[in-house]
This record gives sequence, structure tokens and C-alpha cells, in this order.
Amino acid sequence: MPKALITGITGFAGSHLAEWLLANKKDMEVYGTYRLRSRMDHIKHIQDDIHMVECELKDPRSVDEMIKAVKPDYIFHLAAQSFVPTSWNAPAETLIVNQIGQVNLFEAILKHQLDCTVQIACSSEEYGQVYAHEVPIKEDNPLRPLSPYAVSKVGQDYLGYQYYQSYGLKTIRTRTFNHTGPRRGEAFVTSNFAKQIAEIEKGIKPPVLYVGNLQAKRDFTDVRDVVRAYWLAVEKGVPGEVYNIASGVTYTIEEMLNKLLSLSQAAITITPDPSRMRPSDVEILLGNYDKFHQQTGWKPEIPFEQTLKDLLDYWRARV
Ligand SMILES: C[C@H]1O[C@H](OP(=O)(O)OP(=O)(O)OC[C@H]2O[C@@H](n3cnc4c(=O)[nH]c(N)nc43)[C@H](O)[C@@H]2O)[C@@H](O)[C@@H](O)C1=O
Repeated sequence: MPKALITGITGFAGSHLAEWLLANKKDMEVYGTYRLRSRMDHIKHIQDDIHMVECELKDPRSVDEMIKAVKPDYIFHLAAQSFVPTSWNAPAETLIVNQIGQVNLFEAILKHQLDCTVQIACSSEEYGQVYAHEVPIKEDNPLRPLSPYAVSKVGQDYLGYQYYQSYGLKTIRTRTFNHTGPRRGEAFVTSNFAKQIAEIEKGIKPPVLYVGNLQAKRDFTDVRDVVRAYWLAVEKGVPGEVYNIASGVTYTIEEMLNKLLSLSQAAITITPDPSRMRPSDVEILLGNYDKFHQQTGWKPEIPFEQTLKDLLDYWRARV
């Protein structure tokens, strides 16, 4: 049976991808990496159907042993330090986890001479400073990263390109724009606002919702559409290539907040919280996904309103 390995299976996208593979690729064995301190709540419901392997990506020996034991046919490399604000507080850790972690993975694949396809979770943050005439953003747009996180993803992206060119490692780079849905980490804006609304509805917190920069524009895709794209990337994508995964629609964070508020009866006051502002924030992300659509037929299917409703209901069931 072919084997799919998901680094970061205990996380947001990783757990959705595991679910998608189990439901749609019945002939595939699903493996995932975890660290001793990983929280398992996102995968508890599927843990009998997946194989979990302990692995610290920062440690070459740990990665080597994991790759030798699993020998995957497909790797979805989703594990990362993925929160932009954390990357200003911990830039070195962000670079080590994201870039050195990926080098360790690549080197182990080469050492054990695996003929596997590797999807790399790159990011729209790599585009960073985007000018008005450059949207919707295509893959050949200049990369002008605006945070240590974004730089770490540029590094992952170019390492993917370089290992393909140098060694023929079958890497496929996906530059995914913002994505959300149930299980989104509560630090990220959609989830943070949805959780605050759910807490206000339950009377756990006063009716004041704290916000950062509401003028930023983001292109949101449902995580369930994104993980379907990750499978199509390894199935139909061209090794060495890079693809945008986006919805092709952009909203200000304020518009997104208003959509969430319209799903609630609660009377809520919006209050700026200066600690939520960033040293530099990407002003606009709006992706062109034509290249990926032409290669794989993928397009997003779940309307943003449905995604936000599912996210709010997720928090309503948890607070
Ligand atoms: C593609 C990319 O997508 C994500 O990165 P992100 O765009 O930084 O995501 P976020 O949800 O933290 O912020 C979105 C926007 O919302 C603004 N914003 C306003 N008020 C709050 C607020 O209260 N909290 C947060 N977190 N953001 C706020 C904030 O300033 C920013 O403009 C990651 O998955 C990343 O891994 C990735 O690759």
C-alpha cells in the first residue's frame, strides 16, 4: 500500500488532510509526525486509523530515523512555526524550525534514496509588499517578505526549488493564501474573533471584542478546500513547480469581522488593542490560482460565509 506522511498532522491543516486522505484515498496508509509536547485533540477521533511517529524536525537524527522507518511515497510537509507575530519574538527559532527542519527532511530523503513526492507548504506571506498594479498575484510576482516568518517561507520555497534542480527531488511548492475553518488556532484572526464572539454570547466575557489592524486585506480559502488541493498537488502537479492556492477574492479584516458579527445576535463593541498591531503588516493579499487550476482542475468550493459559520459553531461548542 502507498504511504502518505504528514509532518504536522496534529495541527490545523494536517488534521484536515489526514481526514481527507482517510475518506478519499482508501488504499493509502496515513502516517504523521508528532513531538512529545504535541496536543492530540485534533486527531483523537482518527487516531486508530493513522500511524503516529515521534519526530523532532530540528534534529537530523530524529528525522533520519523517522524517514528510514516510514519510507513514505508522498510527504506533505506542513509542520512549521506558522504564526507571523511569534516570528518577531522568536526569529531564530522560526528560521530553524521552518528552514533547517526542511533541510533535515530533504537530506534524510536523499540519504535513504526514496523516490517520493514532497509537497511543501509555502505561503502567500512570501509576496509581502505587494503593489496595487500587481494583484491578483501570480507565481512570478517578486517576493518581498515583511516578517521573519515570511523570510523563513521564502527559504523553504527556494530550498524546494534548489533540491529539485540539484538532485531531482520531486518537490511541489504550494503558496497557500490565508485559510481557515474549524480547528483554526485561536491566535489567528478569524478564529480569534470567532472565539471572542462565542465567549461574549455565553457571558464568559464582557461584550467587547479586541482587534488589531482591520484594514489589511486577505484572500481566505476553506481549509477543507486547501487540503484537497494538497492532494491534487502531489497527484497532478509538476515536480519543481510552484502553485498559488487561493480563492481569488479579498476582504478587509473589517469585512470579515462584520460577516462574523452578522452570524451572532450579541451586541458587541469593537475596541482596538495596540498589542495586536505588527511592526509591519502585509497590506493586501489577493491570489491568482489559474496555474494550479489549469494543472489540476482545482477550484475552491466552500463559500466563505459557510466557513465562518462552521468556525463560529466550532467555538460555540468549545467555550
Ligand atoms: C498565509 C499566511 O496566513 C496567516 O498569516 P496572517 O495573514 O498573518 O494571519 P492572521 O490571521 O494572524 O492575520 C491576518 C490579518 O489580520 C490582522 N489582524 C487584525 N486583528 C487581528 C487580531 O486580533 N489577531 C490576529 N492574529 N490578526 C489580526 C493581522 O494584522 C493580519 O493583517 C498564517 O496562516 C501564516 O502562516 C500564513 O502563511
